[in-house]
Parts: sequence; structure tokens; C-alpha cells
Amino acid sequence: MSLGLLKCVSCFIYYRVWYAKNNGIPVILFPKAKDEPKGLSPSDLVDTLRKFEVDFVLLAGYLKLIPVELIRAYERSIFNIHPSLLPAFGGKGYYGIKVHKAVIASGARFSGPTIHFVDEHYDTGRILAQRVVPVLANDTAEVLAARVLNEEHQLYVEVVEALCEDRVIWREDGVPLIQSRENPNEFH
Ligand SMILES: Nc1nc2c(c(=O)[nH]1)N[C@@H](CN(C=O)c1ccc(C(=O)N[C@@H](CCC(=O)O)C(=O)O)cc1)CN2
Ligand SMILES: NCC(=O)N[C@@H]1O[C@H](COP(=O)([O-])[O-])[C@@H](O)[C@H]1O
Repeated sequence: MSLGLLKCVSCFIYYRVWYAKNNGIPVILFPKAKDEPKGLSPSDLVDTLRKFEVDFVLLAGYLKLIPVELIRAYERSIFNIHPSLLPAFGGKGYYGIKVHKAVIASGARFSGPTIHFVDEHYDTGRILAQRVVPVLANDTAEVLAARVLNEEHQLYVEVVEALCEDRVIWREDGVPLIQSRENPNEFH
């Protein structure tokens, strides 16, 4: 089983690239843009992922739209983690601290991370897993973000374990479920 991680290009990217290269993890830059001549085109990215025998693509803080070429090549195999309970507070413009500011401004009493399959649009793919955290009356966006992020880090591990153990199944109405490791007759 091989996983590919797409990470947003941020000020921390250099540490992440350094860490990967110093731990035998291949690093490729995507997308191809005028200011990133070393980047890959969508079709080159697909070819490269195939070359590295990547089975699943995990997005984490990736802030660009994944092109349809990759969606088609990795059907039901690209995942994203979003820091709200989708379908609420998702879509274009909803990323990072903006999500938590919107949650607090709405008066919502609960929030939490969602892991979903990636389709052609932002945050509209099938929901696979969620966790719920309280939104407290005196929460700032930063405090809520930290509470949600703590759950994100645990939830993604659970989902990757389920993927590696072939415990993701599709209900007949098209809803994906995770089969319990302890009791195969239970799903969530
Ligand atoms: N095809 C898909 N691509 C991506 C998805 C997806 O579901 N389908 N998820 C996003 C991640 N995401 C929320 O989880 C998200 C990221 C970014 C945006 C957004 O509005 N981006 C801005 C540009 C921001 C920037 O470049 O600084 C924009 O498009 O105007 C919304 C949601 C990853 N890709
Ligand atoms: N809509 C996408 C989005 O908002 N993703 C969010 O960006 C953060 C990345 O944190 P990090 O850069 O510290 O890993 C995470 O909270 C993730 O849910």
C-alpha cells in the first residue's frame, strides 16, 4: 500500500521537504505554474504517482483545486480533511482559520473535522468520517482551530488504518462506511 500526500506550499514547506528528503520520502512539486517552473502538469503528476505506485492520495491543508485528470485517474482514492462538519462551512473560500471564524460567527454549538472523498468541486465529495467537538461561548477562532486540529490528527490515522486494512465499504445507496476493526458487524 502506497500513500501520496499533497501538502499546501507554505512557509513550512521547506522543513517538510527537508524532512521528507532526509527520510527517503520522494518529493514532487505540483502544480506547474509560472513561478514554479519545476512543478508538474496534471498529466505528469498522474504519471509520477503511478510510477511510485501510489494507491491513495491524502490532502492535508492543500489549498488548490485538484484537477479532473487526477480525480479520474484516482477514483474513490483521493481524500481530504476539512476542519468543519461538512456540508456546513465548506466550499470555495472556506479554508484554514476562515472556517473557524465562520463557525463561531454562526453561533454553531458544535464543529469538528470531516474526511471526505475528493470530487471535482471543493468539499462536495462523499463524507467518510467525522468527529464532533464543542464550540464554547468564549472560543476564539484560534482556540477552536486547535481543538479541531487535535481531532483531525487522530481521525486521519483511523481512516488510513481502515484503508490499509480494506475496511472501507460502500453502502448500496452510495454512502461509504468504515467497518469496525473489533466487530466486523459494526460500521460507522
Ligand atoms: N477537486 C477538489 N480539490 C480540492 C478539494 C476538493 O474537495 N475537491 N478540497 C480542497 C481543500 N479545501 C477544503 O477542505 C479547500 C481548499 C481551498 C479552498 C479555496 O477556496 N481556495 C482558494 C485559493 C486559496 C489560496 O490559493 O490561498 C480559491 O480557490 O480561491 C477551498 C477549500 C483541496 N482541493
Ligand atoms: N479547506 C482545507 C483546510 O482548511 N484544511 C485545513 O488546513 C489546516 C492545515 O493545517 P497544517 O498546515 O498545520 O497541517 C488543517 O486544519 C486542515 O483541516
